[in-house]
Amino acid sequence: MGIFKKLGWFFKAEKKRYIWGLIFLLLADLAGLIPPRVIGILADKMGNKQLTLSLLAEWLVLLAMAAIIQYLSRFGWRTMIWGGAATLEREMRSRLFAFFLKMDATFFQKHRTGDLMAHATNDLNAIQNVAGAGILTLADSILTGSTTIIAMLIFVDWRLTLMAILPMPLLAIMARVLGRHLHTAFGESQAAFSRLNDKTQESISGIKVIKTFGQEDEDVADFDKIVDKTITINKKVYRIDSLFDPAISIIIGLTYVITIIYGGTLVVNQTITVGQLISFIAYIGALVWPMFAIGRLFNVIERGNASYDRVNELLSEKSQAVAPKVDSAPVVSGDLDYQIDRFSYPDDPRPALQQIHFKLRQGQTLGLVGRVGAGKTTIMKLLLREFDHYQGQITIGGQDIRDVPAASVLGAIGYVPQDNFLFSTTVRDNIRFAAMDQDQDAVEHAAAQSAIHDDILHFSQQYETLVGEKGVSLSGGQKQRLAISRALMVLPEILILDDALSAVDAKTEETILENLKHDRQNKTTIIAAHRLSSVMNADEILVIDNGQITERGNHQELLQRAGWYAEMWAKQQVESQLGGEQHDAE
Ligand SMILES: Nc1ncnc2c1ncn2[C@@H]1O[C@H](COP(=O)(O)OP(=O)(O)OP(=O)(O)O)[C@@H](O)[C@H]1O
Repeated sequence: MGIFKKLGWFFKAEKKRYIWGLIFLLLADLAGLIPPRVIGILADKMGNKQLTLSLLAEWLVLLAMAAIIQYLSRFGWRTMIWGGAATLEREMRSRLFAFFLKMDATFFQKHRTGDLMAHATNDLNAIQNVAGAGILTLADSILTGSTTIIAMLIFVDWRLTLMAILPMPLLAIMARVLGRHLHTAFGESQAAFSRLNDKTQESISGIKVIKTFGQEDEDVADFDKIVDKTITINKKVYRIDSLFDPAISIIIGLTYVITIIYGGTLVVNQTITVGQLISFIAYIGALVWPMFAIGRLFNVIERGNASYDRVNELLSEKSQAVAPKVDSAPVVSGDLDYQIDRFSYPDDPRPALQQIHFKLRQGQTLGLVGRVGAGKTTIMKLLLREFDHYQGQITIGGQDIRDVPAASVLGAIGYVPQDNFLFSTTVRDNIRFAAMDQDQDAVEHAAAQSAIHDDILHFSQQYETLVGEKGVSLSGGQKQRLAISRALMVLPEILILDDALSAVDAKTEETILENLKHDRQNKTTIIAAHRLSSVMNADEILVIDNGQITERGNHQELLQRAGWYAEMWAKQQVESQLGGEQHDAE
């Protein structure tokens, strides 16, 4: 029953709705007491040959009224209680979604997508069920149970009633013992569902890779293993759950046996009439549902309880982002001073960055080059506030970026990541994703700057063309250029291109860089690239290796240094000439 306490905040807020729900429920239950009594009275009247047509009509009117009251009050409680469940669902869903969007990179590194989706679907459904079916079965079993017992006491006989309810404490004992086991089993079951969800999500996302490498059978086998495990855990839940219903049937059976033996004796002794015994047996019939409801109730509340604990555990996780000292949203602009002594990823104590120190005056361009896995993206991640825990500091315009809200820092940055994500909407809305108020001219300007405008004009519905899962598939280069337009739309103080030109040809790359230079005077740009021509015009170029700066300077200085940069430059020049010659020969 702990879940009702845990959801106390909700029931308190929705007090009125639930009080009305319970009043309607009580009315329905009271109206439900009338028919058994009427049947008993009519049986006695028939036995005594006192039943006349007008008397029968009077009792039938009473039965009809009871039916109407039941109909209306059932409508009332359904609206109130199911409405309450929907309100809780909405509240919990918004809370969880807002929480997901608030969390930082560390959180998403720790929790996998499928697991988070399971929390947002299965767990929330289970919690919502507590506020609907849970409350209903609890209240209904208590109300129907107690009103029926009171009716038995008043209309029939107190001794018979006491004897008949004698087996009922067994139900409470059993519910207590099994409830404890159910809680643990449900926790395991929900966690197993998370793993299953995770596997499904990963396989569907990675379907192209699975098929290309012909790994379908292996993946199906992997999936089957997880399904088998989940089924084994769920079977345990069903086993515990199945112990309830047969036990309830036994208790009900015992009640009937006692009633027939003891009630029969009371009729023979003329303590009660036959009609009273008939009413009593009908009342026991009315008790069957509340007793089974208690079995259901334990299922609903223990499932909800386990899910509530899982969701709460998630919600109690704190973002690792440093709390800002400035509450308002300050303008973030000016020179960039990047002074990182050391940074390690949360799950890896080895340093990912060491002694990365550089200054970039507003309007300058920085180039980051180096082998794969050297640390170029990591340098950008710190600027993007993905991780706040490092030795050293990064300032923009003299202000430590951790002192201001992350949203202010990110508002000043236009970021084009290595892997682009396009939303399932139009080309236009993908471009103006972060600047929805911008008009068509601004969208077309950003598209022209990133050399994608002409491609878009060739799409079937131009800027209205749908992209993403349901729309056209764009080439890698088109996706990259669309992502650059999206970043340019926000007119960022700092533009970060993380290997964002890798899939476009050298000539298009040159056009885009030329456009940026012309359009972004006084605005800072950081370009990470493998193709050195992308950074050759940068004010400063850093060569990164193993998380450290190994060479630095402008293009000419680095060529003179005759290190990694000069070597790579010479190699790439030869490759591009060979590529050009091959192209000419074709
Ligand atoms: N989230 C993470 N957790 C732990 N280690 C990470 C994480 N992201 C990257 N790394 C590690 O940090 C190192 C630097 O990675 P990073 O992505 O910064 O390299 P990069 O220079 O951008 O490479 P590329 O040119 O391939 O994009 C790598 O060894 C990588 O394995």
